[in-house]
Amino acid sequence: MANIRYVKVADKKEAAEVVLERMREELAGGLEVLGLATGSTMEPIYAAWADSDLDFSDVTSFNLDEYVGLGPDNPNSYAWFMNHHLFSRKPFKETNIPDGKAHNLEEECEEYEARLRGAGIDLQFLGVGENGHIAFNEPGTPFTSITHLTQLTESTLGVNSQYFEDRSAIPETALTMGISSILSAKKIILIAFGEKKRHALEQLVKGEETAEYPITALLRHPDVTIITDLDNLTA
Ligand SMILES: N[C@@H]1[C@@H](O)[C@H](O)[C@@H](COP(=O)(O)O)O[C@@H]1O
Repeated sequence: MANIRYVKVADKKEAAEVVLERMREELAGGLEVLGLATGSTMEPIYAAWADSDLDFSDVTSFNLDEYVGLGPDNPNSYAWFMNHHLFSRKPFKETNIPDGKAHNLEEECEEYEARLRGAGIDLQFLGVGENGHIAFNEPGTPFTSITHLTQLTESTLGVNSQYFEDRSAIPETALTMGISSILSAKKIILIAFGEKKRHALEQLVKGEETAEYPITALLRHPDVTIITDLDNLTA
């Protein structure tokens, strides 16, 4: 898999250092459009950026996804997450997150896709779900999918509900970039920590594309870096 480079790190701290250096190079190389992810995986990464001298004031960002019905004032929204962990501490030229409170969600998806395609993402960050989802592209999502409204699976609702007051408070639908939207980025960095992510990463190592594991769509992309603390990943 010549297109995929694995970078093994000791821990989250080393991952944050590796990513910080990579961002420094990308910015020096003229990066203009950055694709951003949410989730606990990204917290140490954004903390390191926020504490650094990196300058994002000429950068436009696009986030992967948002829960339907949650706005930036809700601490469980991804808009709140981004403001809290990064945007309030590092000014960007422009930030984009799908609007989970849009009146017309289909129109919002179409407009979001048009905006991100028009801008062209230079580098996209990704996490991965335990079931192999990327953004909120759940198992079975076609690799040709663009930004769309999606129904979250029981597995994702179970894992992500830990951040909500109770299981009934988590929205069951979300807006997400599609797999094709993600693959349109020139470069991709996926970060995964901990044994819970081993099964998902091993699907990638197997080298076979299957819609059952959306992460395997990355096999189609020419420039992917995986940063992980997992070793001995077996096919
Ligand atoms: N929609 C997000 C994904 O984009 C993210 O990759 C995943 C992993 O989250 P964590 O980093 O907390 O493990 O969580 C959510 O489902």
